[in-house]
Amino acid sequence: MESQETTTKRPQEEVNGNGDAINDQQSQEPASKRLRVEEPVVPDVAPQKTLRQKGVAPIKAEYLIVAPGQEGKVVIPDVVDDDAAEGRTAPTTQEAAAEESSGKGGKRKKAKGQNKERTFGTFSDAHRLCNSVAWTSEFSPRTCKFGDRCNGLHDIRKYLTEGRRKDLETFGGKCPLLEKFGRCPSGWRCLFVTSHMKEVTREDGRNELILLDASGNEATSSENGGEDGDEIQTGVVNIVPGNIKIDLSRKRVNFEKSEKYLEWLNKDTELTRKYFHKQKGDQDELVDYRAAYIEPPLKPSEKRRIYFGRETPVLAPLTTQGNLPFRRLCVELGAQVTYSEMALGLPLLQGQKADWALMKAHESEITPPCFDGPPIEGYDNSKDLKFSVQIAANVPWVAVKTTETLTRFLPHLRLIDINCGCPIDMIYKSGAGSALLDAQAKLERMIRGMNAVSEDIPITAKIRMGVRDDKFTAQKLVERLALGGEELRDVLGAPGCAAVTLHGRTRQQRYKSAANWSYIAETAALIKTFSEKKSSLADTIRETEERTLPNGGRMYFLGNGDCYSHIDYFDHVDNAKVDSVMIGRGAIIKPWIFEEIEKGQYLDKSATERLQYIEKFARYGMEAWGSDELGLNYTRRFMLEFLSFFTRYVPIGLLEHLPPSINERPPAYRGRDDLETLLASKDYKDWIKISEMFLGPAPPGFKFQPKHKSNSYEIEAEG
Ligand SMILES: Cc1cc2nc3c(=O)[nH]c(=O)nc-3n(C[C@H](O)[C@H](O)[C@H](O)COP(=O)(O)O)c2cc1C
Repeated sequence: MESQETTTKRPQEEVNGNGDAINDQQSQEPASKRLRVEEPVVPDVAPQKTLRQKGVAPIKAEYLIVAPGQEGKVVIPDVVDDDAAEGRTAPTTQEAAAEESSGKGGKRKKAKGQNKERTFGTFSDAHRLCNSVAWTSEFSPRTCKFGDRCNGLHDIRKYLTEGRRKDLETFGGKCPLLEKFGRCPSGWRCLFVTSHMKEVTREDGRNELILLDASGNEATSSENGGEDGDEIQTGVVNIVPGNIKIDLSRKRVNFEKSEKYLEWLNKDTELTRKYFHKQKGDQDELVDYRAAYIEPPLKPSEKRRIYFGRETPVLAPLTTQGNLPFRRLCVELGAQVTYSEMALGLPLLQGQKADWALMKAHESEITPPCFDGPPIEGYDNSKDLKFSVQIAANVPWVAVKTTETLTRFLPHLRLIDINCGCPIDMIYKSGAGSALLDAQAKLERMIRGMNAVSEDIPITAKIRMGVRDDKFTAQKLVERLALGGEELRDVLGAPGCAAVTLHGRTRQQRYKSAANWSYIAETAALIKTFSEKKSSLADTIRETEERTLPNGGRMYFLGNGDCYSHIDYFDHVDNAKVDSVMIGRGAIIKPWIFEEIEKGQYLDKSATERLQYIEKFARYGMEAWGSDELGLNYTRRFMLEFLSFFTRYVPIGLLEHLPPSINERPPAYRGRDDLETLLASKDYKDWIKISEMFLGPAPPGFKFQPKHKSNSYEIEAEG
């Protein structure tokens, strides 16, 4: 079944006329229905004779920038290192969130993880304003917890003149959060505070500075926000209260279910070892495992049914890039399923704020995904939601306990996905991520255990083709995930994996060559054969409990890798026969890929439209992280990470041939206007300029270095 071929056949190439022609192919029917058989659209423009060169984006001659003396040559640009981009590096959204919820501007955590040297400078106020006065009128501070020992400023006037930089002029000087929420959660620290404050004269003749709400009335301090940064996030769900994180950190949370299950699992693992992996010298009599087998103390509860189909394009889990504001933008543009950034199990169990912050979702992510199909027995679309979380764990106890904790404390989860693809050394060497591809029996135990404690939340896995380029192991693994290990399947039944996503690359391969869609297609075909195996097994399984199997026993299968247009998407659904496609880098480079899929057509977005997405990111970033110095510069930092991919987009109107490919790099080119040229810049200083259009001047000392610096194959990646 294994194949070394690199791709399924790409759809026929089109000669590209202009974007308008492409945009005009409107239809009333949803693309998911309309495009069952994809006919490439050939605009009626005479083809131009330019040969397509492998790896090079075919830019129309009139947009190429040709250096003197280089006429007729195509200069191939540097390789972009996506492996480095994918690396879990500090600082991440986790760090941002940790600082934010620590009352803003408190002690900064030491950089952890890879790429520690990537610093961004510091950007807190010159003088820290004490939380006791941060959201109150001048004369009504709250009691300061630290009393005389407090080293924060308590004098609002002094803070406004000396403690911080002056207000921003972007957004017309009006606070975007006030406009959105009717009040500003950042209080006096807001960098647009002059738009929601005034000085009033009290009856006793004293002048007091007060904060205002959107109607111009005095905002009460409870309206304004609180000391726990979490409280102030409007439109955000899955906020876990501080006291629970403290209980976790002090080991005061009981994991009754997990412990019962793990006790059984240890005994069962020992039993399995004895009877199935008998070592030389083992004296025990070989008794039938079946005879010795004891039922686990917990049976999985009935799972909420999920659905993946051609109308549900999926946004991949993306460390750093897949932050809440970005996911929100993608949902707005048509992403039907979203994943949190990968969170590590152990820090979640230790109550670490940074990892719990990754579990937050925007309210738009808890709406049901699209569902066009005929009714599916047991699937209730109105109870379904878009947001899923992804965890990494290296041993069953971490996976099981993490699942129990998430199930207990997070009210809005579509499913819990276990990362079995992360290739970064730190994760791999600990036995998590892609190391699980070579520890399949352990992974099966993890998934069974997770299922036992996850109540109605389905469990899924994201895998790669294998660890090494010369040994693809994914097909063996999907069989195990669908039916259970061969030796146990007739006793235990299926492990209950509700869906598998296969990234068509190996750990060793990283992003060096194209994703292997032939292998993905073969795997999809293989999975189809499992249902027959299942029904023949049904007679032999001790207790066939359909009830306990997710989706009535159906395991959904998603393909992943290099999807860059609706053409790729529908090609994979129709020809590789995957249920849906997960999109990673394609969504960061052009988040409107989801809109293209929905409409079933190319969308030649103008530079102005693309800039509007950046503006939205600025607004969503401030809503998530605040409009104060810290929040603004987190927004800037993640905007720059976003821009490091976004500027890789080559407008399709500039291309000689379609479909565009994510693996093609453009030679130097100019855009159709100055803004388009700016949005194609590879220079991070230009990205900072773009950020300044919305977030004002970057603070002195602000630094940014993209993770995927050209040619730096420091190769650290996560999926
Ligand atoms: C910046 C970046 C961060 C990623 N983070 C994760 C992650 O946290 N978890 C995961 O399973 N995969 C992660 N991946 C892998 C993607 O989910 C996806 O599998 C991979 O990029 C291939 O899809 P694509 O070709 O559409 O980008 C990451 C990839 C990138 C580029």
